[in-house]
Amino acid sequence: MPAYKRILLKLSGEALMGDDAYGINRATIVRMVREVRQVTDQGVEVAVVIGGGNIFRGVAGGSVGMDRATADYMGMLATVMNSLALADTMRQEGMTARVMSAISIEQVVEPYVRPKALQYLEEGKVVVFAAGTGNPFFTTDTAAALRGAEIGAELVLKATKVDGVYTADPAKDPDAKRYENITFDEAIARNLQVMDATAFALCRDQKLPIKVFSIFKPGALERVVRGENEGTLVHV
Ligand SMILES: Nc1ncnc2c1ncn2[C@@H]1O[C@H](COP(=O)(O)OP(=O)(O)O)[C@@H](O)[C@H]1O
Ligand SMILES: O=c1ccn([C@@H]2O[C@H](COP(=O)(O)OP(=O)(O)O)[C@@H](O)[C@H]2O)c(=O)[nH]1
Repeated sequence: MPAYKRILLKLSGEALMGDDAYGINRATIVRMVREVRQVTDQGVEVAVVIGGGNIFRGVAGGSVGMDRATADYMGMLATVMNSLALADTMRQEGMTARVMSAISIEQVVEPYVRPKALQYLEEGKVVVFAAGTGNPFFTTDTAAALRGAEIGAELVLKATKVDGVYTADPAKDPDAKRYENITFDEAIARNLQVMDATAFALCRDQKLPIKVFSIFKPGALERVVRGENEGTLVHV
């Protein structure tokens, strides 16, 4: 039995590359979609925010010398491409998905309208929120926190490259230890970089818990949705 009725799933853009150097790896996106299907099949309402780091990141090397806001708009457009790919893969896997964009790009995807998003969720459709928050200087993690709060999700799930929140970046520090639980205040005070402080602060204020878990671990998403012990819970 699922422990949640409605969730907001943040999928790492960077993880979409799989073993490729950039872009969208076909096998990887299909695998991610099948994991999502396991939970929608159980009647859980799922909204998704996907990143864009596999194509463009406002703060990365490709944007050196660029105006930050312009680079960030490119990053947001990258999330639109990932959202379209994700929704199309869902269609191929027999699911119904709708993409809604935070920036207006109407010939490509419909605009984000909150009541419409709620309606789609109630109808059992997966809603993919594209273009992050629609504002530069933010991240898709913050978009996940924002949309999660707006749609009344019970949990934000951050599916990322590591299997939880660690005392330090496990990619750089082999001695880093994983937390099973951590409060928002502690995550912010320790400046843990797994999510940005804006996302943590927004979820803290809305009392919206976050679960950080590995996108590469088969079945992890389903276990999180069942309320089983998986990844790290960040809570008030
Ligand atoms: N304290 C920490 N605990 C876990 N991961 C951390 C921590 N500090 C930094 N990281 C790094 O943060 C990364 C996840 O954040 P991010 O790059 O935003 O990923 P995503 O592509 O999922 O948005 C992890 O891959 C990890 O290397
Ligand atoms: O509200 C937002 C969301 C995203 N971005 C831009 O889009 C890029 C891609 O998103 P993100 O880095 O969060 O993706 P991920 O880490 O999941 O690959 C960011 O670096 C920003 O440049 C932005 O400007 N505002």
